[in-house]
Amino acid sequence: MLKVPDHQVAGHQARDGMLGPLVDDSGCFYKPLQDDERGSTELAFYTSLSHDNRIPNDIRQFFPIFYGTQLIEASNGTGLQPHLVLQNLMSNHDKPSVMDVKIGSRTWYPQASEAYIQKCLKKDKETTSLTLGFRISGLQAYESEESGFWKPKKKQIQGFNVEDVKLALRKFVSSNPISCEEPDCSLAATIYDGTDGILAQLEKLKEWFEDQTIFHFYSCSVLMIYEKEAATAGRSAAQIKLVDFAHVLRGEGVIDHNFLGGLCSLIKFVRNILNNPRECTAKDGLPESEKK
Ligand SMILES: O=P(O)(O)O[C@@H]1[C@@H](OP(=O)(O)O)[C@H](OP(=O)(O)O)[C@H](O)[C@H](OP(=O)(O)O)[C@H]1OP(=O)(O)O
Ligand SMILES: Nc1ncnc2c1ncn2[C@@H]1O[C@H](COP(=O)(O)OP(=O)(O)O)[C@@H](O)[C@H]1O
Repeated sequence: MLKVPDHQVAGHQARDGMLGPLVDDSGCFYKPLQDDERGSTELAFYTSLSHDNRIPNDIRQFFPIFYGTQLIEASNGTGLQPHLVLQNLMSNHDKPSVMDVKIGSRTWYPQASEAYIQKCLKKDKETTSLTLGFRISGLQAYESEESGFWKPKKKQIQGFNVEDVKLALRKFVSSNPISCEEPDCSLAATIYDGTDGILAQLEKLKEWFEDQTIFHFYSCSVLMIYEKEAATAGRSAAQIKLVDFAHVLRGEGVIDHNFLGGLCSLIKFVRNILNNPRECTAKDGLPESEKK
């Protein structure tokens, strides 16, 4: 039985008759193959990833498992359509906290059409992509049974400035993300730190990007995922995964500076939280009336 995913935080969504991903009960995530270059690019990427023995196993684990393609009933009622069959990264989660961070100061590439470049450039300038080398595309952070998730609206996230991004990265690992103006970062050590923590995983990915010249990942996201209950009990099991390969190009022997730069910047922000878990953001210093 196919259904709309419960914990999708960004991207095209299968709501209101729109085309978007679906999930089943057996742990698969069905992403519609977009019927333009984006679909063929993403399929080509997953296919070459499966066959390319230059990609080390400890890097492969950062990508969802790819099970091929399948014709399934599309969410927008257009009948059987080809979908990528991917590992559902949320299938072993109950109340996952998830953040989608789109990496790179530049989400466009020179070969794209002028109209597409202008559209991307506008978004890159209006968000933190250009200034920080990454932007938050979507997020949810679980607070409690009573209050549920902190899940800001897409419009609000699109308006995040540098301080908002800092605050969101802190709230993401706080016990009280909904209500707090001053996040306690109580889960920062468990989620971000440690040998299996998010920082260590980002560092491992960075090491690969310092060398790999196989692919250039434009507009690709790092997903950060953890389960609060496990984290509160001291079992981190935080994961990072890469998603969205609709704009991956061949690297042609050149380092992906755009992705690498964004990754370094994200690492710096995460490390800064670990070094200063109680640091106030600029907003915290403002009177209540000026915080909005
Ligand atoms: O169509 P839009 O304007 O909603 O843009 C999509 C993005 O939405 P947003 O930047 O949040 O507005 C959307 O971004 P998110 O995944 O929501 O961060 C994707 O980048 C999507 O790209 P593609 O399907 O990978 O090509 C983007 O689609 P394209 O720009 O490729 O059409
Ligand atoms: N394999 C997956 N398993 C579970 N959720 C996923 C998976 N891939 C993507 N998602 C969810 O869908 C969102 C959008 O994915 P993405 O591939 O970027 O789609 P789009 O191309 O529409 O932007 C992600 O932010 C995440 O919440």
